[in-house]
Amino acid sequence: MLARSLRAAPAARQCLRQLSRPAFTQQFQCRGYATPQGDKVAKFKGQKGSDGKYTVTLIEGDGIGPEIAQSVKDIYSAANVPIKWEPVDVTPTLKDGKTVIPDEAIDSVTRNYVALKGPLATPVGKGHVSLNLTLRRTFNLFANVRPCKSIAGYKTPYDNVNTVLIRENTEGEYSGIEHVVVDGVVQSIKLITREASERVLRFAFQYAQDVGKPKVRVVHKATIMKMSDGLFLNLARDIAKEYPNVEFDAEMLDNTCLKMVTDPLPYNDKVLVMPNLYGDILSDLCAGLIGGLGLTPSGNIGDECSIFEAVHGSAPDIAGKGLANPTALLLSSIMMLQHMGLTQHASNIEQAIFATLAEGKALTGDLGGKAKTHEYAAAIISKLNA
Ligand SMILES: NC(=O)C1=CN([C@@H]2O[C@H](COP(=O)(O)OP(=O)(O)OC[C@H]3O[C@@H](n4cnc5c(N)ncnc54)[C@H](O)[C@@H]3O)[C@@H](O)[C@H]2O)C=CC1
Ligand SMILES: O=C(O)CCC(=O)C(=O)O
Ligand SMILES: [Mg+2]
Repeated sequence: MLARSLRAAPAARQCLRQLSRPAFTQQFQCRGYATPQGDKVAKFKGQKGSDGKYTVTLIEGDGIGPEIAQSVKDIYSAANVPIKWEPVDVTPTLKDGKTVIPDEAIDSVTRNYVALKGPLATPVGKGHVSLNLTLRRTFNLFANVRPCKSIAGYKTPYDNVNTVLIRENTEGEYSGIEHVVVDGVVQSIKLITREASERVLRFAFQYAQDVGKPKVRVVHKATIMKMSDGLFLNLARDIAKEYPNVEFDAEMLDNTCLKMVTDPLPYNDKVLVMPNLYGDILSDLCAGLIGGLGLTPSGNIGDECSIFEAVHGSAPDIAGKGLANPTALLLSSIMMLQHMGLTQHASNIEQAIFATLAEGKALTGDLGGKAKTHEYAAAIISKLNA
């Protein structure tokens, strides 16, 4: 019976049929804050309104989301960034048994091409599906770029960490295809497709070339998942031939974890690219190397729209207490400004953030300080260039 059910796997086949994505048609440029040489073109399609401002969708999110979003809004306002926020509610509803995000939110991101997003909580075990993953799939945000860079003045056991992870963002272990086979036997499908893999791999090679880290390393477990990770790895080998100036190699995830926490520096000159789950785990690990989740940004990049968010979640343990560190969301917004071509505003806010962290007088609790979220934001504002 088990074998028969496994063969049938109707949910998986249905899902495969539904998967249709536009091909990788553009070279994407995401000028991450950790990539100072930058790239050549930002393919942001948004236009300024008649008031001279861009409209950016704002999803404040759950838990600490509204507190850290407030810091971003205050700092942007003080820095005169030509942005008008368009707040949207992403509280999900059920439609035909499926979790859906309100049309107004989808329309807003589609119209503006860009969003800044706070963390969205996902119930454990039951309840609605992850809205974070739903947003990534809805907008085909195929590459999740997660830079992680040591903070000058904030000492951790590791100095000068400067890693970039690129995580496949729409499928893999997070395809959301799960079902009960028989009572006591469940199945979660790890879905790897040539199309999505090629798209993120090509993005990683292009990114590596553009940001002056001309080495791409695929992180995998193709020893065990010979077909799924095997496909990802083989496609990487093929695509590497299109980028003769970028060195290519591969490493197994468990080994990567060991080496990263032993000595992360050899990873500084590489761009790591990997299936979804590995990127999720490894990005939290990297955050731990530099001082925690309060510090690491990310960009979910698609052909049309992009959504920028912190690596961290809603931090329910500190929510509502003014303890959250808004740096990760702020740095995500810096990635967003660079993506939008607002590089001078990005640099101004970025220098104020790093000056505040280096000074160390107004640090939040996660970094050993006593400052409240808004006090840290005020310190940043005091360091903005006029
Ligand atoms: N992209 C997203 O929106 C993500 C959402 N989540 C969701 O977040 C919820 C909570 O997940 P957790 O496992 O607790 O992970 P978490 O990332 O929310 O928190 C982990 C630890 O890091 C701390 N932390 C996180 N961000 C911080 C910040 N900005 N400043 C200071 N400390 C910070 C928290 O206090 C906690 O101790 C879950 O519902 C999960 O599904 C988790 C990760 C990413
Ligand atoms: O969607 C979630 O609940 C968690 C997602 C996550 O951990 C991530 O994107 O890093
Ligand atoms: Mg995560």
